[in-house]
Amino acid sequence: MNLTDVERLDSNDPLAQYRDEFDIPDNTIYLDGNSLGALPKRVKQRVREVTEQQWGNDLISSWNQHDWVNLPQQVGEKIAPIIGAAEGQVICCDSISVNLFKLLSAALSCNGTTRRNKVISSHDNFPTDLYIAQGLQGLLDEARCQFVDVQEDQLLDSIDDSTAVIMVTEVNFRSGKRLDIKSLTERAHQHGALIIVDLAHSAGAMPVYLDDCQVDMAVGCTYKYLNGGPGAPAFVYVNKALKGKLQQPIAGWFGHQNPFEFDPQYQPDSGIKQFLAGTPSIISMSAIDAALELFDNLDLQTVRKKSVVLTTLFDDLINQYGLSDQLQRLSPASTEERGSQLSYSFDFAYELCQALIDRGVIADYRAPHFIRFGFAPLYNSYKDVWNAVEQIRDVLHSGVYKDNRYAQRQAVT
Ligand SMILES: Cc1ncc(COP(=O)(O)O)c(C=O)c1O
Ligand SMILES: Nc1c(O)cccc1C(=O)C[C@H](N)C(=O)O
Repeated sequence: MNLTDVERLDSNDPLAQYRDEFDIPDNTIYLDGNSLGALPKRVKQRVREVTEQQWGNDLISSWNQHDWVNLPQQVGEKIAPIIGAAEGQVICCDSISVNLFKLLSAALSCNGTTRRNKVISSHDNFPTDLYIAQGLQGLLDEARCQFVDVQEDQLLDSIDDSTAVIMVTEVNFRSGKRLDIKSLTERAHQHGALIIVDLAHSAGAMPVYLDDCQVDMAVGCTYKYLNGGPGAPAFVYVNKALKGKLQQPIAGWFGHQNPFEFDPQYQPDSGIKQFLAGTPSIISMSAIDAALELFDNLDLQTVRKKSVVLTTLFDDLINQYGLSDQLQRLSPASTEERGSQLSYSFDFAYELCQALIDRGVIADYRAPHFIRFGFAPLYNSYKDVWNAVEQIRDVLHSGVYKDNRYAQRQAVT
């Protein structure tokens, strides 16, 4: 593969025009969209309009005039096709952590018994998912919630008739390994268990088929591949087959059947709105609403195809330049089995990451010794991949990453 081949890939890229939709600083190769997506230009415009026009000018009347009150559902309906969900099953709210608490708790109340009390997840799931399960186990007694964490490759076999809920993340945040959600769901259902899927690293990067796979519940964030901005609200999916069967524990007024009747008695909404709790963050939710316009008429198969070629090109170049002795791939070799990221093990992963950031290549480090590269098909070009690998080669060959200035660890990476 040479530069001409790479330039040919870019000139034949059906998604090439999307890059112009984003503000990406000059001289920056941004390979961290799996942590925080880049800023869509239209989001700036929308946030300006919502703050200056709606909030600034129309003040409180905006709840009706600009339909702020229905924004969580409106955004939920925009997310729905991206994750393979029909209408009425998705709502935008809170964070993944809070939404997992709601869903896991509701799932246990609905499906748990003293004989069926296990919540299964994998040991290297994203920590917040594990903490929520541990927290619930502490809140309920062990007879009602016994949290079990297993190795990722043991997930399928660990499901049995004592499983109340299996809670998995489709694409592992550290390794980029992608799980087979269909098989896990089938197995869960064969044993009478429910499944909750975390789509943090899937939504917007690849097609997701929640309805087709008959997944019971899902959560996901909007600040990665959906480009909603830092701390943008997350989403909840509940399969319509569970309609009316779940009761989420945070019985807040926005989840009430009729919040503006100010009824002292809580009556949950009969639909997905029940999963709301308090007042939605309108500015942030408007930002994601605008960012989602980029997904109108976007074929996620095309997005996935490009993602696969981006990751394959990157890894091929690492091999072609003989860098794989130093950077040992943690992500699966098979493109089918990985998400839109590549992770490599390297003793000096932190230092390498800092040296690359100094050269405008933004990746991230994950403890204890991994460097992660995220590929966002809407704004990453094949030339980005080429240039990033050139920089990696230079930094590794020169040994500059061993410089003391790259060893200063920061709190957030
Ligand atoms: C798989 C996964 N789940 C959950 C989270 C955290 O979600 P939140 O901060 O919205 O609670 C992240 C990343 O922040 C993640 O990668
Ligand atoms: N959510 C984050 C944050 O608030 C600060 C810094 C990073 C994040 C992340 O999203 C981390 C990310 N989920 C990961 O995959 O590591």
